[in-house]
Amino acid sequence: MIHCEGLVKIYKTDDLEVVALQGLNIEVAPGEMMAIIGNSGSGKSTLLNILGGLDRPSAGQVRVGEWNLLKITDDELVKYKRKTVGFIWQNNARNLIPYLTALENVEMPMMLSGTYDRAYARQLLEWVGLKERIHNKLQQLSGGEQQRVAIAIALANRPSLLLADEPTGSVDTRTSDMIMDIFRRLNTELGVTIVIVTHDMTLAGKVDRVVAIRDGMTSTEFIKRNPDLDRAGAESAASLGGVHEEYVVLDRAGRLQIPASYLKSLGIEGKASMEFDGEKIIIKTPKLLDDVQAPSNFGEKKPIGGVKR
Ligand SMILES: Nc1ncnc2c1ncn2[C@@H]1O[C@H](COP(=O)(O)OP(=O)(O)OP(=O)(O)O)[C@@H](O)[C@H]1O
Repeated sequence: MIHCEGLVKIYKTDDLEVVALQGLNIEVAPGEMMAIIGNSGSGKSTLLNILGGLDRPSAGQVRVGEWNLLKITDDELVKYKRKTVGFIWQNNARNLIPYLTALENVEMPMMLSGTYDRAYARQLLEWVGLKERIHNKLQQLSGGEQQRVAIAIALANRPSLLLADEPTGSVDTRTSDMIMDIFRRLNTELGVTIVIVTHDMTLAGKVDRVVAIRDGMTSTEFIKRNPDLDRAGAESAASLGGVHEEYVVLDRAGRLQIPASYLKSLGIEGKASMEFDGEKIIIKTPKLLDDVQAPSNFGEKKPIGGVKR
């Protein structure tokens, strides 16, 4: 569904260039539900905005389904946003119109894209548990209820890909669990591919695969040991170690990212020495040239073999 290779995004301000993504690789299969984690500033939202067609990539490959988002025209981008992708933000005020009812809010994007379907709008609100509140104005709903309206809106145009940026960031644990259950149903029953950006490890623990981004590059992947144990990750709030196997990500050229903390504790800067012992690859602090035992005849001048004067 999603293929990014060597994806680069550079933000240019007056006198500054920020490289938000520096050659990121990521693959997401159709029908997958996965999460992206990473520290603040690592490039998660930048990636999601590019995938959602809200921002343009600077270089590299980025394809979603049949669409090539690097080469897409502005007109095609409008179609892409209307037909293929749905977006949910943490700050749902961006998606919603306060003086309209929940139902009208869901109908609005349908009208804009010429696919008005009141029955489906109602069905979506039922799906997210708001059957009794469809005629309430947005401002009469709680934050968690508004967030569920936002999910219904994101699905109004029957997207095949749902992108959620910190979807449970401003709701309580109960609502957060409810939102994750809705995502799981959408994924298994409607086959919607779901990509969630989150800081919340509990949330990340509930998906089959988690990709960690560091400094604008994919660094680590966590894959659930037993995907059949659905929701098994709920207990592993602090880390993904309990249910997920951790893998370091290598790109096609064999490059990988070593966590800065590892490098710091070994005092590695710029260069390291690498050994392969037949089973393992060992990366160590480089030996200083002075420390290397010079052979006993090191420094003796020798005639250059085979050269006759
Ligand atoms: N519009 C912009 N103009 C300039 N720089 C930007 C812009 N948007 C993001 N950046 C920079 O790009 C980098 C990545 O930002 P991004 O918002 O993608 O990170 P993030 O991982 O989503 O962070 P957070 O978890 O805090 O939301 C940061 O250094 C950020 O300051």
